Amino acid sequence: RSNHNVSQVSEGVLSRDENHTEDTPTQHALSPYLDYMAYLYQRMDPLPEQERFEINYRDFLQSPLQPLMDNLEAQTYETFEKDTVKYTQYQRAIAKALVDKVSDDEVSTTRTVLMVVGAGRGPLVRASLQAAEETGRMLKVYAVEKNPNAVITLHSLIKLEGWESMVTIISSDMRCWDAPEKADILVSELLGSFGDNELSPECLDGAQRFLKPDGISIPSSYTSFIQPVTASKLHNDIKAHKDIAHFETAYVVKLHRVARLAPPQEVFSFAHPNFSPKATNQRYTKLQFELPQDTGSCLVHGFAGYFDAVLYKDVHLGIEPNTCTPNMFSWFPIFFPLRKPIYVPSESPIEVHFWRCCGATKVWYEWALVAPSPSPIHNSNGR
Ligand SMILES: C[S@@+](CC[C@H](N)C(=O)[O-])C[C@H]1O[C@@H](n2cnc3c(N)ncnc32)[C@H](O)[C@@H]1O
Repeated sequence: RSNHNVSQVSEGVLSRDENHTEDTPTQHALSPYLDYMAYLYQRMDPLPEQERFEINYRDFLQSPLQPLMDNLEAQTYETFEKDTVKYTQYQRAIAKALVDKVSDDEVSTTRTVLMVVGAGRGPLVRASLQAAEETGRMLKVYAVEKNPNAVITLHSLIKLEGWESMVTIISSDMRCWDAPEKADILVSELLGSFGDNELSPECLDGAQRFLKPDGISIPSSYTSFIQPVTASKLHNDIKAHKDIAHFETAYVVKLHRVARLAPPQEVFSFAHPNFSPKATNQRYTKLQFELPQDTGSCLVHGFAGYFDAVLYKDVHLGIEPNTCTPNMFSWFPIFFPLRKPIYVPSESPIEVHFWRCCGATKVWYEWALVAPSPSPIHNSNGR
């Protein structure tokens, strides 16, 4: 903030004054206003650490991670691991599940089998062991991870911490691991900014084979949300690519210069485990947004997306603006753009349709506006 030397700017204004001489600068008529703005600016509280970290990401479009298809880099894990709030929520959820699974009378005779699927470099293994210690429950942990680089770090961690007798590392994709026994608790964090967009449903469908029929999944459910937004900066950045493809994909972005036009609404929900033989991960939702009367007419450039996850019972975690977990920075919102900005006359509802489509080898979203005027279906057939 000390770099913002406002008085220099005011001198620049003065130098254009006809009466100005080097020795006796005169005050510009607006100078007191400028000084007062500088005074207010200098008295502002410093930005909290989280906002200082996020400032460079404001309105910066990023491709969502695809941790199933790609192996994450060490630096990405390192960033995850700094988000202590996320792991505290997991630890609270695991502690509650352990207490529900093993009564106080059974603590010395019962060992709970807990599997962390998608263990990364081990922070959820640590949270699980801490929950066990906190509740006095005995734990046997399997840490399943398909990224060979993360598995190497995981081995070092287990050795360093002396957890060898409690933790078994499995270097495998959870969807094809042949587990030697069934789990009481399945812990995962495969969530994207839109909940299911990193394919948590598909991975957990593959993993629930080795969860006991009365077993607990943490998270137990998650829901995505969207709301219409005016976001001309994001629209122009996408348009600069001069192709349709960039308008037919979603972006992770720290939303800043956007106007949120209506409260977020639920899009898709998933619950785990789901042993129903008819279960499908395809989804379709139609939503209507009523804009507040004082909004007047506006342009819609797309939809901001969020998620909320129930980890266990009343312990949740998420980024949906009305219920978001404070001080958690692992996820920025997602943005689904519209090819053309849509003009919304005052008091006209916005109707949008969203699909989650599943093919043999891929999962994709399609979206289309129906009212106040129709748009093409975006990302038709996941092209
Ligand atoms: C979002 S990261 C979370 C890592 C770690 N649990 C944490 O909180 O830092 C998801 C992890 O799941 C792993 N993963 C994704 N799909 C998987 C699969 N089908 N089988 C095993 N691991 C998987 C990824 O490689 C990644 O390490």
